[in-house]
This record gives sequence, structure tokens and C-alpha cells, in this order.
Amino acid sequence: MKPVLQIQGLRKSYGNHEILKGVDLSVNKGEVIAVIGPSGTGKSTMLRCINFLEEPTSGTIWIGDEKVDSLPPKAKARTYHPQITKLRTRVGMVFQQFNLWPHKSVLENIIEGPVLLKKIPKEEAIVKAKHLLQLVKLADKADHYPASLSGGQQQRVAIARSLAMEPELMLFDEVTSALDPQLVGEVLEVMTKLAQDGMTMLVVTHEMKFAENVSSRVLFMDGGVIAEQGTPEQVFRNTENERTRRFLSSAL
Ligand SMILES: Nc1ncnc2c1ncn2[C@@H]1O[C@H](COP(=O)(O)OP(=O)(O)OP(=O)(O)O)[C@@H](O)[C@H]1O
Repeated sequence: MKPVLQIQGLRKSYGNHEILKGVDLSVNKGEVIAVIGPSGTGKSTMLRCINFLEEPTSGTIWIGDEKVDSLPPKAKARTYHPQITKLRTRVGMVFQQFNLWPHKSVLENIIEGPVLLKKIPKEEAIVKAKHLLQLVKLADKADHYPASLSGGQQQRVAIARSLAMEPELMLFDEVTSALDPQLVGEVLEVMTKLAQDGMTMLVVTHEMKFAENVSSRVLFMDGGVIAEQGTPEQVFRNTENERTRRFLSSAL
């Protein structure tokens, strides 16, 4: 079966500053990949290239059969080019900030994408959204507005909103970093359930316990490359890579 995501030789520079220095990665259906590493090593940049929020400087990214760099240049990306909209429906992304629409209810936030972008009938989208709200344990909040919810609840709405597009791949970019510590667990619990249900996930995280206990593979990024990858057991318990060891001893 073709990988859900395939990256070859991905490079990304801002001006003279090269952030990604040749990333190769293949992700199969159902894999849960934790991406760990020191600050500023390009983890977010890699995710943002996958979803075409950033345009790669060079290299190739495939989502299934679709080549991301064959999309129109980024200048046009902002104008909701149909090819880009299609990519964004196939690849969901959840950010550190929840980015919910403040003037819309929880339910309206979730159905907006399916109704507007996928042209799903509103009634059908509502049924699906209610099901997703159960999954993220917010069934009683459908009519609430984001400002009345805690950060953890808003983030779970953001996850439900992404899932409503029925993506093949979900990208999580430090989704618990902006949360009060006591709210982190409820978001990780939802992500753990998604992982167990077979969602293909790429998770940039500083939550080492999640990386160790939930992921099927861990990528250690350092200096703009994947410096090491392996099972959680290999990376957390048996690494022979000095840089990984040093990072883990400061992160754990
Ligand atoms: N739009 C941009 N313009 C210029 N530099 C950028 C831009 N986006 C990111 N950078 C730089 O790229 C580098 C890598 O950033 P990135 O956010 O990918 O790192 P990261 O590994 O995800 O770090 P963290 O764990 O702190 O989020 C940083 O030095 C950052 O300042």
C-alpha cells in the first residue's frame, strides 16, 4: 500500500537561514509518529511544509498519490486555490493556539469546514459533529461559545473540527504547550484514543510520556534533519546517539 505521507530531500530556508536540511520520511497508514527535539530545529516547519502552510525550498512531499509541490505557488495559496483546499481536507492540522471562530458556537465551528469546503449537507454535518463531540467528551457543549470554555476544552473542539473533514493524516503541533498543566491530560487522552482507533498521526510534542507510551515511532530532529528514528523503546531506552541522549536527559 502507498504510504500516506512521503517526504524526500525536504529543505526549507528563510533568507540565508536553512532550517530544514534534507528530511526524508515515509509514514504508513495507522502509524503514530512522535516528533521530538530541541527548540528551533525545524519540527514545526516540517509540519507546516506538509500542509503547504510553508512552501518548501526544495524536495518532494506526497500525500498519497498527490505531490504537494505541484501545487500553485504560495502567493496563490492564500486565495483558497481548489487544489490547496483539497490538500487541507486530506491533511488536518491542530496548532498550539486553538484558532476557533469566537463568534460561532462549538457546533458551528465544527460543521463550517464540511459544509463550506466539502459541500456536505448541513443536517448530515451536524449529526457527524455531535458524534465527534462525544469522542472528545464535549457532547454537552455544542451550543457554547469558545470564550466560555477552558483551554483544554477549546483544544478538544479544535481536534473535533479537524476530524470533521475526515482527514487521512493528522498533524499536531505542540497542541498542549499553551495549556495549564492540569488541562494537558484531557487533550492527550483524546489523542491517545485517536491513535488507538487507527488515525495516522504526526505529533510534534514536548510530552515525552506521550511519545514513549503512545507513538509507534519516534523521530528525533536536531539541526534540521532527522538525527535518529526508531521505536519508543529504541529511542528512549537504547539510543546510541549522543545528541538524543543529551536531549532526553534534559527533557525527561
Ligand atoms: N516565517 C519564518 N521566518 C523566519 N524564520 C522562521 C520562520 N518560521 C520559523 N522560523 C525559524 O525557523 C527555526 C525553526 O523553527 P521551528 O518552529 O520549525 O522549530 P521547532 O523545532 O518547531 O521549535 P519549537 O520546539 O521551539 O517550536 C527557528 O529558528 C525559527 O525562528
